Amino acid sequence: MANVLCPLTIVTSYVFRNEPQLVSKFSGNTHSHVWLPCIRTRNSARNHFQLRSSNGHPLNAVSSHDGLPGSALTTQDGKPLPVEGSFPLLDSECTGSNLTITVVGASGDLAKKKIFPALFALFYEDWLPENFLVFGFSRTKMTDEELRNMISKTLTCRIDKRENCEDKMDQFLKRCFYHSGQYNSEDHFSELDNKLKEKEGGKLSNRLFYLSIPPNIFVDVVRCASLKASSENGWTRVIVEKPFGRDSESSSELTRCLKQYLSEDQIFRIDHYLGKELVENLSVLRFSNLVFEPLWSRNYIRNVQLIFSEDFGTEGRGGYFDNYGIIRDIMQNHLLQILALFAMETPVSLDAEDIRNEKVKVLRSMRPLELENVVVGQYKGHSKGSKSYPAYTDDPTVPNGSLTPTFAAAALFIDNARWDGVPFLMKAGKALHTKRAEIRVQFRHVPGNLYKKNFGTDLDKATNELVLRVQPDEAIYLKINNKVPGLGMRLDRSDLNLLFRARYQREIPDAYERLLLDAIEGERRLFIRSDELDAAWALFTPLLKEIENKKIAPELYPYGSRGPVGAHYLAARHNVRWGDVGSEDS
Ligand SMILES: NC(=O)C1=CN([C@@H]2O[C@H](COP(=O)(O)OP(=O)(O)OC[C@H]3O[C@@H](n4cnc5c(N)ncnc54)[C@H](OP(=O)(O)O)[C@@H]3O)[C@@H](O)[C@H]2O)C=CC1
Ligand SMILES: O=C1O[C@H](COP(=O)(O)O)[C@@H](O)[C@H](O)[C@H]1O
Repeated sequence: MANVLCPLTIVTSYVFRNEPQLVSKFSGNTHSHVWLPCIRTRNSARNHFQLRSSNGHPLNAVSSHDGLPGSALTTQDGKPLPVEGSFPLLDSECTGSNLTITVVGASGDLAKKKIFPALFALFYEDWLPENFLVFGFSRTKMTDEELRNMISKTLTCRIDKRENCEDKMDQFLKRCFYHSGQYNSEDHFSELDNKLKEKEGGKLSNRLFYLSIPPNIFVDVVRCASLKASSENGWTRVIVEKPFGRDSESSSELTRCLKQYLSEDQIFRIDHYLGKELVENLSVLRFSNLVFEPLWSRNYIRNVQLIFSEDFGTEGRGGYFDNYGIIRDIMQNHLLQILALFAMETPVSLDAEDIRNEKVKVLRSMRPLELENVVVGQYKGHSKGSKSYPAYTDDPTVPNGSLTPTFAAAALFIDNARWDGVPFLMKAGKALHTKRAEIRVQFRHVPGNLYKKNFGTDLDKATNELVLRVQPDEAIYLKINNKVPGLGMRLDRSDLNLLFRARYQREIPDAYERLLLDAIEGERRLFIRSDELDAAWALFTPLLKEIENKKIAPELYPYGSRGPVGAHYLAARHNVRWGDVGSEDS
């Protein structure tokens, strides 16, 4: 890929790959120019300059005032926060280039629900470069106008920034175009390429393809796009949606096929849970607060729980889901990624490779899952009053008698010095009583606790528990024992509670916004590297094969319930009580 040079006089620490710039350099009393990579701070596009939210460096303490509309980060007293090592950028000098984002599978559910709205949100917040275009590509016949009409139905403006919403939508939609084609037709991708070139007007053009399509056509699309629609003078990147295979073999094969056309650097394997605010915050909490990191080991932590539940079934997605099941859909990726972030050693830096190196070490220190440490379930039909809820197998796209788990609970272990013997429990299910994702950390008992007698017999209930509620209603809270005010000595459990909506008066961006922006910036930290993926599959593949070969029957649970009781027995065998069960689900 050729580099295009653009002049610039001020340097920051963030680099757009492959785009050198002319930089004025003073050395003694001489003034020369050197070409350096084209650089921008994350917010430099048009929204002043601001800290990158994703990579975090160089990050000083941030005031909650950063939520002020359109403002740069500020200190508590409202003054602009200095950004170490970065300087404002003369952006217009740098952005002669185009960015085109092609959403492949534009007619689909994910594109409509998440990707177009996330792109609009980035545009709305001025995060996208000046010259960006969005193309939809899929087989469905549509005009540009019809695409605009379709996506306009799912665009929303930030509640806290409603002004000019309609104008912004119009401006965004004018940049959206459509091309209909077959996913395996090089000719159709050549046609797309011609349309892209026409819009790009001969300028430096970076191209991002988002594969929002079923996995069986990933490779066709990558082949056609890379051969016929790669950028000729900028970068070409491809975001690949999960699932990345069904097991170790199919995942390796997928990687091998993708790498025939793309380098690892061009592949962005998305796990949208890594883009969620609270998951991002996990490392901040741990590595920038003295009070947590010393406790982060087997010495103080009894168990860790990673819990995902949805209060709806597979409605509409049964065809996809039946081929994968909840273990592949949620555990092998979303929950395992959170676990790796949670358990990793302190990385050398916040750079993508340093973090991903540490995550891989965790995954490679883990024991492959064993059937005896797993419970699987499937939801059955259920009636409540006049309302009835379908069984998983009532879905017309699910084969009769399917044994695919819609629920699973598992105990995992990391055989390293830090986590030896600590059970990491995972629980994921569809059609449960609530929608929730959280990380729960249960601490050990206080040795020789003076207040033992005040707790009654259940000492477990009196241990500290740290909860990171990923969704809904993001929060971090720590359960502590506290004296009930009064003359007696009665203790209760209270929460030290950081409820995000109370503390920060701003809407939390959707995970897809953060991840799209990172892919545009070439920031790979929140994307899955191929060795991480291999290590993740190595843990789950033997179990998945055993479940399928032995045709293990899932334990049935009613739609809308708390899932199979087997999950409690599993936890009890590891001396664990699920933190989300019991007093008000706290
Ligand atoms: N939906 C979601 O919530 C999530 C989805 N994902 C992943 O994102 C990707 C896209 O998901 P989603 O939008 O739900 O998928 P869809 O089933 O809606 O498919 C997207 C588009 O791909 C085309 N398509 C569908 N089936 C086929 C097929 N058999 N052969 C060729 N083309 C087909 C259709 O477009 P056309 O017919 O116009 O060509 C369809 O509009 C998948 O990999 C999915 O696993 C990941 C997380 C969440
Ligand atoms: O990847 C997936 O995630 C969604 C849940 O995502 P969330 O951001 O809404 O929590 C899940 O419904 C889907 O089955 C799965 O493929």
